Amino acid sequence: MVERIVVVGAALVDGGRLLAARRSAPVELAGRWELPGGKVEAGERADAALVRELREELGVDAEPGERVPGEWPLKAPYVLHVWTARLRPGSAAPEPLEDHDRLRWLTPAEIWDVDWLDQDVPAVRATLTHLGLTAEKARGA
Ligand SMILES: Nc1nc2c([nH]c(=O)n2[C@H]2C[C@H](O)[C@@H](COP(=O)(O)OP(=O)(O)OP(=O)(O)O)O2)c(=O)[nH]1
Repeated sequence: MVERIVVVGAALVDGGRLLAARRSAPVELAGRWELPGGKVEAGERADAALVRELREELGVDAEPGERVPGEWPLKAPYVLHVWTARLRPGSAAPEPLEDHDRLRWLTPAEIWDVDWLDQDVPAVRATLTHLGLTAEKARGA
């Protein structure tokens, strides 16, 4: 059986905006944007991994929501799952503490202004649909 490791990415939403994070490492991913998150450890629940990764990487206290339907292949053996998340009341504001050098809260109209990792594009698209965040909606259409 081929080993398969789930990476959980957070669709962290606040006020109708989605948080995007620019990777600072490794060199082949640096400068590209992703959903913050990381690998689910053996025996760990995906939602617990999400909360742990957001605390480590961004210094926030996040509440997981639901999984966005779908699964996106990354470099083998990794696959990306996306979960929605919110900041809990009293959480610190996110900061790029590790793995990232820049964060942006994107409105629906700004989503494609950043250079997402190629493999994240279909996941981001599905996430926007799931959240009902579309550029058309942002324009009030
Ligand atoms: N977190 C995250 N990783 C992604 C995304 N897209 C994508 O290709 N990846 C890749 C980058 C890494 O090769 C892998 C996840 O690694 P990571 O560095 O974020 O995970 P981690 O914190 O658990 O890593 P580690 O340093 O503990 O090994 O998945 C994404 O949207 N979010």
